[in-house]
Amino acid sequence: MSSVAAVLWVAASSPNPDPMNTCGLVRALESSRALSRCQNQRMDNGRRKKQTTKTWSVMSYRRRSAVSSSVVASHAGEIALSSEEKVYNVVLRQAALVNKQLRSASPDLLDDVKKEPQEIVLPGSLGLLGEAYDRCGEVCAEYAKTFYLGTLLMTPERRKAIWAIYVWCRRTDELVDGPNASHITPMALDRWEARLEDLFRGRPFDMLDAALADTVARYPVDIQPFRDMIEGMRMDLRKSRYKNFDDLYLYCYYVAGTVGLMSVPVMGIDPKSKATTESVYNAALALGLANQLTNILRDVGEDARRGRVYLPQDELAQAGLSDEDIFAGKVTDKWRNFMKMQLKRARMFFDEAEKGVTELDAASRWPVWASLLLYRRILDEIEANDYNNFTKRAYVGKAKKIAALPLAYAKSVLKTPSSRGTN
Ligand SMILES: CC(C)=CCC/C(C)=C/CC/C(C)=C/CC/C(C)=C/COP(=O)(O)OP(=O)(O)O
Repeated sequence: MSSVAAVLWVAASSPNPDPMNTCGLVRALESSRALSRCQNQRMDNGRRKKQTTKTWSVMSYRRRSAVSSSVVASHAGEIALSSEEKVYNVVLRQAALVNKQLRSASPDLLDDVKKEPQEIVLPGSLGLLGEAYDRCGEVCAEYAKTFYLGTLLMTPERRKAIWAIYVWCRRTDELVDGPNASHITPMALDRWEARLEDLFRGRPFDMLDAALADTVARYPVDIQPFRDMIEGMRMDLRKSRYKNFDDLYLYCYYVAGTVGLMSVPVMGIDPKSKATTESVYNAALALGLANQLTNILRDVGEDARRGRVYLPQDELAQAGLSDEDIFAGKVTDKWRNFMKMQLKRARMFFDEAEKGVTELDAASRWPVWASLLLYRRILDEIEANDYNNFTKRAYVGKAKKIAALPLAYAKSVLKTPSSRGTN
């Protein structure tokens, strides 16, 4: 998914102003959590309640400030939500769906199917559903080898479901990035969305859709992240500049954060986890955002050659840079300093994601750790290239990739929910 992007809150009153407002990134996570606290109080899941108290004893003052700073009143007097708050509402929707299922499932079901399969009208015979899943596996093996190998560690049910989600995301991305991308219109995306709505109602259009229809009937997967990914494709069609980080945050959520939200219902949360459901979903969101930001930082030159600049315009201006500097592609000290701040922010999202990997079902932890460590390394490679992301593509070599696997395995075994208490 090539076009498929808030962690340390710096209080407004900070005596050391951050040149980049140390990260709308930071503000985003904090404000999200403040929002979640209000909503948590209305929910009754025991696991979540326990966690909430603990988390909130640490930074409630900052969280309160974060919320008030990210809610903006429009001219009409309406309250305009920041991107992170809009996105957090989706996190809460998804977490609520999972909690609803958890309450209705018996403990021995927790590790398996969580939703009564609805009746699905197949565009072929029932036997074809198995073939459809196999085809999803083949597509996954062909286009995302490492990821595919990771899915082999999961239970057969979960892995099939992950393949079906992957294939839908890939097909969605191909609409704007594939061979027919130049012919794609907003209307075609509307039709794709209508198909999505149909498959969630148990009326798939083709067999690959049928595999996903079966998956979303079995697992507590919310439709909103899927709709939002299509919205990300619409955004890519109409926009090639992002005025600030809030703007970019929304784009990164649409095209990558959504993938995190779609995946966790299938990957599962460790039954021993004491973390709140939404904190795990928040971490999954953070991993999608971190991956997308990394993607953007790696591909600055390539995107510029397509006339695209994903970097926040206001941050470029603050660093004394402009689109022209990016098109010229010269690594200057201004550029290095700018990049240092961007890398710092992407790493903060990875840090946030790491807290959640520990809470995942045991079989899902290793592949997620592996992909997290490998993608995070791309940031180190950008540094190793002396920030030349104009003409050099930062990439993690085979040896380093292989070396990351045992490290990922060690993390997945040693960092377990019971080994770390609450997060
Ligand atoms: C952390 C927790 C709790 C769960 C994990 C939840 C997951 C699986 C999150 C990952 C989300 C994800 C994979 C987003 C896609 C992001 C992205 C930028 C993909 C880039 O794909 P390609 O463009 O194919 O990559 P390359 O260009 O590097 O080949």
